[in-house]
Order: sequence, then C-alpha cells, then structure tokens
Amino acid sequence: MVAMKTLTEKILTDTIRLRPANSHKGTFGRVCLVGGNYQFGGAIIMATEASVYSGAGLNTTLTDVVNFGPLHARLPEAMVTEFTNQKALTQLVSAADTVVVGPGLGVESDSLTVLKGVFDAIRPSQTLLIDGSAITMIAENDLPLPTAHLIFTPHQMEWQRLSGIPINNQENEANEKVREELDAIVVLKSHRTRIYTSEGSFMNPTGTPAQATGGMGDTLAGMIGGFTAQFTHRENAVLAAVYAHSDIADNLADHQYVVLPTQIMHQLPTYMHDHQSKR
Ligand SMILES: NC(=O)C1=CN([C@@H]2O[C@H](COP(=O)(O)OP(=O)(O)OC[C@H]3O[C@@H](n4cnc5c(N)ncnc54)[C@H](O)[C@@H]3O)[C@@H](O)[C@H]2O)[C@@H](O)CC1
Ligand SMILES: Nc1ncnc2c1ncn2[C@@H]1O[C@H](COP(=O)(O)OP(=O)(O)O)[C@@H](O)[C@H]1O
Ligand SMILES: [Mg+2]
Repeated sequence: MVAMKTLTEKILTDTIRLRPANSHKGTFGRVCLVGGNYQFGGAIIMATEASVYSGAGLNTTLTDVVNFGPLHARLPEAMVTEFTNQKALTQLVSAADTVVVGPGLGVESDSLTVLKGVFDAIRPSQTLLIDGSAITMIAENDLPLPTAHLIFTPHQMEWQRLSGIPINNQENEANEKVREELDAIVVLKSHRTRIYTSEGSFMNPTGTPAQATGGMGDTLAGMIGGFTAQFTHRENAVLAAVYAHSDIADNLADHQYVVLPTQIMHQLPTYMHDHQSKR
C-alpha cells in the first residue's frame, strides 16, 4: 500500500486550462446526465446545472418528463429528452464524452431499465460516472459493469452496499482492493473525502459541515462530469472537481451557517477563472 497523498490547490492550475482562442462548444466536451425520477427531479437538475457551470460545452439531460419544465426554467442551456425513450437514450449516451448516471434516478423497475440501457449503450472509450441510486441498484441487483472509464462517487453507505465493507471498516487497504476489482476511480465521500485511483490514493483536505445538506453530492457528480468532459487528464479532473467543490464551500462557510449546493455551482465560473492555468 502506497501512502495517501493530500491534495493541494496546485491540482487546480494543473487541471483547469486556459481556454484556447480558437475554440467552440465542441472543444469543451459533451456531457449526458441521466437521472431524476418523478420524486427526485432536483437531483438531476443540480447535477446538470453543475456540469453547465463548470464549463462543459454541450449538456443533455435524460430524465422523467415532469422535470423538463423545472429544469428549463432554471437552465435553458441544457437539452432534455425522456429517459424511457430507449432509442434516444442510446443515441445520446453514445455521443457523449462523459455520461453521469444516478442522481435522483430512484430504484424502481423503470430506474433499473434506464440504468441497463445506459450500460448497453456505453462504449469503452467513454467516461461513465456512477452515482447515487445507480450505485445502490448495482449493489442490490448484482449488475455486471460495462467496459468504460468508470468513476464511482459513493457516500459511505453507498460504498458499504457496493463494496460490502461496513462503514466502520472502510480503511484504505480494503477500499483500494475493491477499487482494483472494480477497475474504476472511486470517490468515497465523507466529511474528509478520499479518492482512489490506479495512480494513487488521495485525501481531500477541504470541506465543511455546512455542506451536509441534500443535493451536495448530486452537485459534485455534475462537476466531475463537466471537468472530465473538458480536461484531458481524467484522474486530475476528478481530483480538481472534488477539491474545488469543497474549497468553494469552505469559502462560503466563513460567513454562512449552511452552504447550498446551488450556491457552490454558481461560484464556479469565477472560481475557475481565478484558479486556471496561466499558460
Ligand atoms: N433534491 C433531490 O432530488 C435530492 C435527491 N437525492 C437523491 O436521492 C437518492 C437517494 O440517495 P440518499 O443518499 O438520500 O439515500 P441513501 O439511502 O442511499 O443514503 C442515505 C443514508 O446513508 C446514511 N449515511 C451514512 N454515511 C453517510 C455519508 N457519509 N454521507 C451520506 N449519507 C450517509 C445517511 O444517514 C442516510 O440514512 C439518490 O438518487 C440521490 O441522488 C438526494 O441527493 C437528496 C436531494
Ligand atoms: N460534514 C461534512 N464535511 C465535509 N463535507 C461534507 C460533510 N457532509 C457532507 N459533505 C459532502 O457533501 C457531499 C454529500 O454527498 P451525498 O451524500 O451523495 O449527497 P446528495 O446525494 O444528497 O447529493 C459529499 O461531497 C460530502 O463530502
Ligand atoms: Mg448522493
């Protein structure tokens, strides 16, 4: 086991590139976000909004039809399609650089059908981020994983379900072993989030109890989606998103009792401007 490294602010300038003058929306990646049933629309709206605010060039959301209006009222920049339309799902998933599946997807039979549809459509060259309900469904149904660049973003209870490691025993050695079996990047979220990759394991030093509110992880999932779609080094993109998400929260918590997920994403364009590479 190699010692865990602690992330520093340097991960930001190592990752967030200066936007080239000769560029267009296609330069900054396509993200497809899948989730948000009739009950959890807010989750996929927050994930989508976080991806857009992190600079991803094109964003399409596959969700329950009840969420179309609410999503567009907040975010006309995103495109929407119904997640039960298998043909559209296959086409939109195939066209993405990064697919984010799970925020607010739910665990009912329609949710499982959607998840299986994503797994069938994904190709090995693509990045697939698996969050929230999708992690729970994989664990509960023992679903085989597709071949792709996989990223899991479990909180401790979701990691217990997926890995079988009880929350109190989630030590680095055990976590690293399961990460290897999954052949994925694992972002194990807690008050001090740890990130396990094939290139090493990392501790995120940022974060505050002011973040302990629903939707905070949905927002991180969207940010990682946006970062991985536009920045070429996948591991660094994940690390930078985790660091930024909680660093912004720390800054807001200097003068706020609670930090809302939507406040974090709205800070992103300024924060990324201030922490981009100078070259
Ligand atoms: N506005 C919305 O639409 C929201 C929808 N959400 C969605 O709701 C679905 C269910 O996710 P939940 O996470 O709520 O439910 P889960 O049942 O998966 O997990 C929550 C349980 O895990 C426990 N837990 C233990 N350690 C934890 C840790 N470190 N972090 C978080 N929880 C920990 C909590 O106490 C809680 O009882 C997901 O699809 C999620 O995306 C939630 O994100 C909340 C907001
Ligand atoms: N006490 C805390 N200190 C630091 N970060 C926290 C704390 N509580 C929650 N977070 C962060 O908030 C996010 C919660 O994710 P998750 O439980 O998936 O939320 P949701 O599913 O409601 O969106 C994670 O990024 C986690 O690290
Ligand atoms: Mg979550």
